[in-house]
Amino acid sequence: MKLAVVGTGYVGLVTGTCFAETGNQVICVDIDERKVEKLNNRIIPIYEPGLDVLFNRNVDEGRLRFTTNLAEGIKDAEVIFLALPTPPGEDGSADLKYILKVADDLGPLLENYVVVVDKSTVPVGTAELVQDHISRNTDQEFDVVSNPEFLREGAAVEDFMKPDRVVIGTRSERAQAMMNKLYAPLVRQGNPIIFMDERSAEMTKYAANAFLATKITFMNEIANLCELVGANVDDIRRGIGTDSRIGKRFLFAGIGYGGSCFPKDVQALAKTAKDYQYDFKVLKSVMAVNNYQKTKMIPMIKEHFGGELRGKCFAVWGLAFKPYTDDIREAPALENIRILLEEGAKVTVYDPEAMDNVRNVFGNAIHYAHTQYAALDDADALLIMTEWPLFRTPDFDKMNLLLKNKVIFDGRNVYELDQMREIGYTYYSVGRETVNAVVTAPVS
Ligand SMILES: NC(=O)c1ccc[n+]([C@@H]2O[C@H](COP(=O)([O-])OP(=O)(O)OC[C@H]3O[C@@H](n4cnc5c(N)ncnc54)[C@H](O)[C@@H]3O)[C@@H](O)[C@H]2O)c1
Ligand SMILES: O=c1ccn([C@@H]2O[C@H](COP(=O)(O)OP(=O)(O)O[C@H]3O[C@H](CO)[C@@H](O)[C@H](O)[C@H]3O)[C@@H](O)[C@H]2O)c(=O)[nH]1
Repeated sequence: MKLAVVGTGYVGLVTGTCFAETGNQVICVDIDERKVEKLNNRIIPIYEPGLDVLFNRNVDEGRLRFTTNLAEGIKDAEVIFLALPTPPGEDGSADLKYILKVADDLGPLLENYVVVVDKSTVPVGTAELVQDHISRNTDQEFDVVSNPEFLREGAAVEDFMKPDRVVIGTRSERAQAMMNKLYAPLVRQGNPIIFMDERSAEMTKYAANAFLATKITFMNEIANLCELVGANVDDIRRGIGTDSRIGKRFLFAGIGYGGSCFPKDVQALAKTAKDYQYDFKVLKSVMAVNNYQKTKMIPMIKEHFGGELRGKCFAVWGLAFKPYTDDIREAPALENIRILLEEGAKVTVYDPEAMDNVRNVFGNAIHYAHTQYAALDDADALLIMTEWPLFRTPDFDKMNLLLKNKVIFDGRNVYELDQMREIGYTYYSVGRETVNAVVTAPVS
């Protein structure tokens, strides 16, 4: 089939590349000229494992192309995907200006029947709005379908090529048949295409993200309680995760969820509830707990150093909001670094992928190490903010020579307590006892 994908961010790029991989002719459109120039020169602007191989193959074989010109991009397309940003507006609602601008531009360009697909995460009622905006400028027949995307950054190709399910919101049989044909190579037995109406599809996306954010937040609260009662949240995770009704995944306690989706989507769903005069209490708690959780280690750090951080040096391992991505949007590391700087501390950071993005945020206010070990040189403590595999089995002998004190604040529970006990580290983590705790006298 001939497809157009409008917006070449995370979702657009993965959607375009993966549909080219299944044999479709895909043209991706973006208004960002520099991005399109990079893509035309085979430079992929995001770090996503496995994407480069697919990208290069499909560009080589002529199935994947890029342009800044919407008219050129959508010419002869049978399906047009909108993979545009929906950032939070001032009141927390999803801002639809990018989607509706493209909807307005599309109308005069339509020459044949086409299916316009909302791939972005959009509030209930958006498909109707898009339908309305396009039809203001055309008499051409078209359908608008809601097809929310469930990919995770860092596992995006795998998630797209082998989806747990594909959700399609449409009441048009013609559009349904086209979407069926398009997704047929991707869905396997037991992983169905689920058809529903547009509003339900839009709501399904928010329900999924809000549920997962709630699951994590619930475990974070259990962790906080564990610290008070002297229990171990990792044991509790194993204890409850083996119950198939609960499931093993997304039960990892830590310094909160971040990224470009959970924070914004929980907020947007809460705003939708408010618009309909519904008091969604669970969501309000989830947002409040996550805000607290992100910087919950700061008081521990302050207490450890007798209340004074001025002049102290901290090494930070991990900056991305999670491993296998260079994305730092809403990453807990950023907020923690900001507070440490405000307190007068010095910060040296290391992340395998996200250093350039963080440099754009903090500039010369912090130091950037070339390796995880270089970050430790003369540091008073190590903070772990992202659980990159690289950090799981470090050379502790080497670390001992570099760190000023054997102290780790681990926001992602990367190490076993017994191991830390044995090698003599003072080790703070989330929802578990502090190992080899030292009491430091307050600074007078
Ligand atoms: N990032 C994810 O993991 C993920 C996963 C599932 C769903 N989503 C949702 O998908 C949507 C897109 O997310 P993203 O992370 O890919 O966004 P993004 O911000 O990374 O990329 C959006 C792209 O759209 C382009 N754009 C803006 N206006 C345009 C226009 N008029 N014409 C053409 N291009 C235009 C931008 O230049 C940018 O390249 C959002 O609604 C998001 O919530 C994201
Ligand atoms: O047990 C867990 C699992 C995740 N997280 C945190 O949760 C955040 C989000 O992680 P993840 O869901 O893996 O990343 P995203 O790429 O943001 O993906 C989410 O958001 C996307 C955009 O909507 C959806 O498509 C995906 O299905 C949904 O998982 C990260 O900060 C993780 O550190 C935890 O703290 N504990």
